[in-house]
Formats: sequence, C-alpha cells, structure tokens
Amino acid sequence: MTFPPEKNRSILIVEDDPGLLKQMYWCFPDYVVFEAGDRETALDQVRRHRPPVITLDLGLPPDSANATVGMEVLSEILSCAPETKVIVVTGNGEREYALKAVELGAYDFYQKPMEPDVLSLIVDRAYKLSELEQENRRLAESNRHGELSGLVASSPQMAEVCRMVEKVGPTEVSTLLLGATGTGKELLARALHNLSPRRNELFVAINCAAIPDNLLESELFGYEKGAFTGAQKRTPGKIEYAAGGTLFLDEIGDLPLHLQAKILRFLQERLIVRVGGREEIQVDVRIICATHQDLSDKIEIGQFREDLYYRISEITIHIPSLHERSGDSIVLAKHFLEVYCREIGKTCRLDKSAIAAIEEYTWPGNIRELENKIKRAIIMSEDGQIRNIDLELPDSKPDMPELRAIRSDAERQALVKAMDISNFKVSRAAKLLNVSRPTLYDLLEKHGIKN
Ligand SMILES: Nc1ncnc2c1ncn2[C@@H]1O[C@H](COP(=O)(O)OP(=O)(O)OP(=O)(O)O)[C@@H](O)[C@H]1O
Repeated sequence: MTFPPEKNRSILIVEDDPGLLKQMYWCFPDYVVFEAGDRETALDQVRRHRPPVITLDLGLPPDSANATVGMEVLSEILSCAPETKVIVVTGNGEREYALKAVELGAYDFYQKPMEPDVLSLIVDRAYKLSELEQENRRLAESNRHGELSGLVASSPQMAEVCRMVEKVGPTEVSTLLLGATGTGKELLARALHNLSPRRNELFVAINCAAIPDNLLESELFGYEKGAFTGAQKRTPGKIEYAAGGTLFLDEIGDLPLHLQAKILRFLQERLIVRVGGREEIQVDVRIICATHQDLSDKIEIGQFREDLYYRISEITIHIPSLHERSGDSIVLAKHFLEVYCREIGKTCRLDKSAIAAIEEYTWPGNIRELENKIKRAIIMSEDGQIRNIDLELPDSKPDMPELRAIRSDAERQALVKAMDISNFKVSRAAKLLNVSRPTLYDLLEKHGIKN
C-alpha cells in the first residue's frame, strides 16, 4: 500500500468479516488503512508498518466465536509495540472481554453494531493521544541527546567528525564508528539517528561485550515460547524492538562468530528468525556499529568475518582520542563543570594548576574519564576551588620526592662518611654508626660500597 501524500495518519483494522471490514474502511477517509483478517497478518502488519492506532476484533479465526485469539493478539501487539493505541471491537454481550482487554492495556473498546461516527471519533481521539505521546517522547529524547547539540567540541579534528556525521546521518548507509573507549561513540550514533528520517522512532543500543554469549542471541533476535527453559512467552528481541528506528551494536568486535553469520544474514535480507522459531520476520532497521578494536586484526586471525566487516562499514568514522583533539579537554572540562555544578547544586572553579593538569594529561579513558574526574572533584570540593590534586591524576601530585628515596640517600651518605673517617675499617665504622658489623656489611652491599 502506498501513502498518498496528503494522508500521514495510518490505522490497522483487524477484522475477519470482509463485509464489516469494507464498512470500517470507509470510516477512515483521512487514514492510510492497513487490513488484516487473522492473527498472522495482523502481527505482520504491525511489524511492518507500526500503525499508531489499531481496531481489533476479538473474535478471530480459527475460533471466531471466541475472544481467545483476539486477546492473545492484543498482548502480542502490546509486547512488540507497547505505544500502540488498540481499540478492541466486541460483539453484543462481550463487555466482560472488553473490560479485560482494557485491563491488559487496550486503549478503549467499541461495541458492535458499527456506528461510523462513533468509531471514527474514538479513533481520532486515540490518534491525537498517540501523536502527543510521540511528540513527548521525541522531546524527551532530543533534550537528552539532541542531534549534535549534546556534543561539545572545539578542535578541528572533531569539526571534521561532525561534518561527516551531518552528511551520513540523513542517509541509510551502514556506519561503523571506530574509537577508543569513552570517546563518544554512542553519543555520535545517537546523533546519526537524530539526523535521520527515523528520528521519531526508537534508538536501541546493545553492547555486544556486556551480554554473555548464550544470552546475546535471544537478546538480539528474540525467542519463541518454550525455546529454552524459562522462555515462558514469545519475546521480541532488540532488532524487532528497534523496527522503524536505529539499532546501535556497540562493541561489534566482540560478537561471537555464530552470531556474526546471523547478523550478516539479517543485514543482507532484513529477515530475522526468533530463537526456537521458524517464521522469517521482515524488520526495517538502520544499523550503526561501533568498536574500539582493530577489526582487520580480528579478520586476520579468523575472529571476525570479512564479509560482515564490509557490510557494516559502508562508511567508517574514526573518532579521535581526547589527547588528539587540540583544545577539547579544557572545553569539555568546563562544560562538565557547569553541568555537574548545576546538578549537584555547588559553585566551583578550576584553578590554574587544574587547567594545566587537564591539558597535560593523556586521558586513557577519554571523555568518560574526564567527566568522572570533574564530577568527583565537585562533590569532594570544600571551598569551591578545584586544584590539580583534587582531580587525582597521576601527574598532578605536588612535586615531592618520595620518603623512601630520601631515607636511602641519607643512609648512603652516612655510610660513605663513616667509612671515610674510619679509613675503611669496618669495625670502627660500625661503632661510629652504632650498628653491628654484620648489619654494616649488609648495608655496604645494599648500596654497592666496596670495603
Ligand atoms: N563530545 C562530547 N561532548 C560532550 N559529552 C561527551 C562527548 N563525547 C562523549 N561525551 C560523554 O562522555 C561519556 C562517554 O561517551 P559514550 O558513552 O558515547 O562513549 P563510548 O565511546 O560509546 O564509550 P564505550 O567505549 O565505553 O562504549 C558520555 O557520558 C557522553 O555523554
């Protein structure tokens, strides 16, 4: 079905009676109408088109006289697209089911016989609510990670990265973000999503390194009821959950080989099969991957598939480490100072020694490390001044020689002097130093002084 340009609302009608379906179709002249007469078609339409509003006849085949199938379809719709406004349509005397459906999460119910005005009023109201909720979600999301607005940078290196992100964002090309830990890979993946036509849909992130291998498959692809012990109900995976939006596969270099094959197939055909299932499900998702590892090394030793590498890296964006971004560390430090002072409710400033330490340090943990150090220093600060030592960086300790080294130096000097005065007579030197002869021998050996 194509969307006429003037119609940007869509609705799914789930109704097994063709006559009634036709009648209902004409109730929604301003909508693009998708239709389904049974459970499979209904769920397929939901996955493909994500209609914000659905009317669902509870009596569906194979047992149209009963509400069981309808109730099951309702919970499946709500588990894979919980934001959908489902209006259940019931026959006379099925009020009990209607109330149960609302309890389960249906938006409203409507009792046959059909009255076009009433039904279209209920649907319009549901659509408006859905629109409002969607706008709220979008605003909340863009406040947290608005396009490139959450990204602080002043270096030419990052200006180059931002230019690339702005060009690649609106396209559908698969993008690989390469950068060390904490350099902002997820932040940039969100920026790519926010710049794309998918911005109003979900951005779903999954860290392939953080989930045990045996759980990762079901996490990504979902599972059918009974697929394994504990699989009590059919559960969609992250890929399905991200339908229409963007899936961010972080640490893709840690994806086990058998899942690399499954992801590759998904990228080639846009089809997934849930764990324990047979049905092939079409899912429209944009994939963005990231890693801190050198994938060509992994390809060489057979731990990463070369064909998958080329699939996920139509465009590769290299994110420089913080120490390679001229001037960024201090700009970011001031940004985090402002953010966390506001959040914690304190007023703090970085003194000269702190600014110098921030600029000199190489930040192995990159922006995340800098953020944590500043946050900690604000929390611990007593007088509103943040000095180099408050940042607890390895190089920011005051210039003090170690006590052990001072002691050792003094000991050596005393030994040399005593041996000199006693004309290298060990027993005399031992007396002068007030130690036994064996102790003096040990000390002389320790300091490499010949007697
Ligand atoms: N340029 C930036 N401006 C402002 N904040 C940033 C910037 N880059 C990163 N951050 C912040 O630094 C933290 C780490 O960023 P992010 O999680 O995107 O890094 P990552 O590379 O995905 O990390 P990991 O390698 O651990 O997955 C986040 O709190 C993020 O908001």
